[in-house]
Amino acid sequence: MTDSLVLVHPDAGTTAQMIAGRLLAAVQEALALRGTAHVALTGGSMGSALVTALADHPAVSVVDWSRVHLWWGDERYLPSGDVDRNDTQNVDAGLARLPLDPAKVHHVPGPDDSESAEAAAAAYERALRVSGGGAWDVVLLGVGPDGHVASLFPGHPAQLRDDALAIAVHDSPKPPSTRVSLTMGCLSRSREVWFVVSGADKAEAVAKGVAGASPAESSAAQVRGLERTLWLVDEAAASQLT
Ligand SMILES: O=C(O)[C@H](O)[C@@H](O)[C@H](O)[C@H](O)COP(=O)(O)O
Repeated sequence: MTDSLVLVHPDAGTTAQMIAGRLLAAVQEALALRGTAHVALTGGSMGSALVTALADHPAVSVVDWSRVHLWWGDERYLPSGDVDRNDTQNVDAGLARLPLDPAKVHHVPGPDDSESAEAAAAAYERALRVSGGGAWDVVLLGVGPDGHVASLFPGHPAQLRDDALAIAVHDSPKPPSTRVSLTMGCLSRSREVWFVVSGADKAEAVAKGVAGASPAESSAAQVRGLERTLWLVDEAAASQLT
């Protein structure tokens, strides 16, 4: 397991801009080395802020976006296009401005396109296996105040599952209650894991995550990148780090 590195930025805006620059560089490098790149995006406030910063970045066109596969670490099980879906929020935040290959933007099916969250998770897992997802270059993870990442909540039965790449999550403490998530094991099969967090309400979750708290206290603390684990945070979110 790799150690975590914490990089602190003055505020949420500069955090998003620095993540965007770092992501451009990571994707450019993955394309040069392997010809393709697999990135798992995140929902939540920072998830969309960094997508906006990416689309606005002066060097955004350096990357050949047609070779980049985009996935989501988790999705709220809602119909496609629903404004509360993570992908809809990311698309509206700026993904729509990137010259992506639609066949390489891998949405989790919603109830309009699958019989159940289990069926959606199975379809997502099939897409992962067919397209080489699951061998991530970068997994981006927002962190909830309760320490959850993706839709893996501390103490929830789905939290530590490693028997699949993608699973249905029911009774989520954060609405909506039904979700589809990559498993802890799948998230951890990434060269790099970046926790992207801002705000004072996340300070305790950041401190516990960085300190390696138990599963009962933190899902974030259970995920590590194979080569690198970064906490990209603002000063408010870093305020309880010792
Ligand atoms: O459905 C969601 O909202 C995401 O899957 C979730 O994992 C999110 O990334 C964190 O809860 C942080 O979200 P905020 O940055 O909005 O607090």
